[in-house]
Amino acid sequence: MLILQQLHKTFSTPQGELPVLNGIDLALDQGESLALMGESGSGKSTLLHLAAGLDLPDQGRISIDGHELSTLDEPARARLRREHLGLVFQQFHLVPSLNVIDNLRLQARLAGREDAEWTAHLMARLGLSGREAYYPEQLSGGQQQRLAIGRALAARPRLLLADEPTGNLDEQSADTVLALLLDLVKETRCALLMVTHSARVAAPLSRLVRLHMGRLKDNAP
Ligand SMILES: Nc1ncnc2c1ncn2[C@@H]1O[C@H](COP(=O)(O)OP(=O)(O)OP(=O)(O)O)[C@@H](O)[C@H]1O
Repeated sequence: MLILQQLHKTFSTPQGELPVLNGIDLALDQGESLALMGESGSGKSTLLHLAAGLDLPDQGRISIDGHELSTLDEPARARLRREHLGLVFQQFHLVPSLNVIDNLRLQARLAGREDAEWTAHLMARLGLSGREAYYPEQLSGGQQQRLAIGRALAARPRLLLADEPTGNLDEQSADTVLALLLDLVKETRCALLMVTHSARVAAPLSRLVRLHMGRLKDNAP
């Protein structure tokens, strides 16, 4: 599903070259859920951005569902993201001018994969039925993140990439949102790669890896 081979990434900063990833190898299978942990600044978001094709590695190979990212130009990478990937971030990134149902449908529409029955099912699973005409600002933080998760899964992607999806929520909302995310991932059988600082959030996932000094170490959860 997701294969990373010997990824290297160095940023140029005013202070000089900053090597962040130094030979990352990772394989994630269909239906697998992986927590990516590591100290602040260790490169977790950088790795997630590379896996999403939002940034390019200096060296190495990234393959998503059999598509080799290095062979694709930016429009083709954007198409791959729309059709195969769901993305969830700490900041919900909902479209403020679109109501709940249009936010939910957005990615599926862009992917040309709108499905009214699945959308209605998602609305119910997200606990947002009846709030179709609300705007994001009229929702709580937990509801907004549930909507962002629903939007990411509306086109039934094969891989969900999540960067601290509960990082902006209080503990109770975080638990509800995490449980929902994991249930939906199981239901859709997509693979999950989730960045988190929290061992509690990582615990229910099937695997845990830690990023340290630019390399990944496998860990029992
Ligand atoms: N575009 C960029 N240009 C220069 N340096 C960058 C860039 N993006 C990230 N970095 C640096 O790379 C390092 C890794 O950043 P990254 O955001 O991937 O870490 P992280 O593990 O996700 O951190 P956190 O847990 O705090 O979110 C940091 O030192 C950061 O300052």
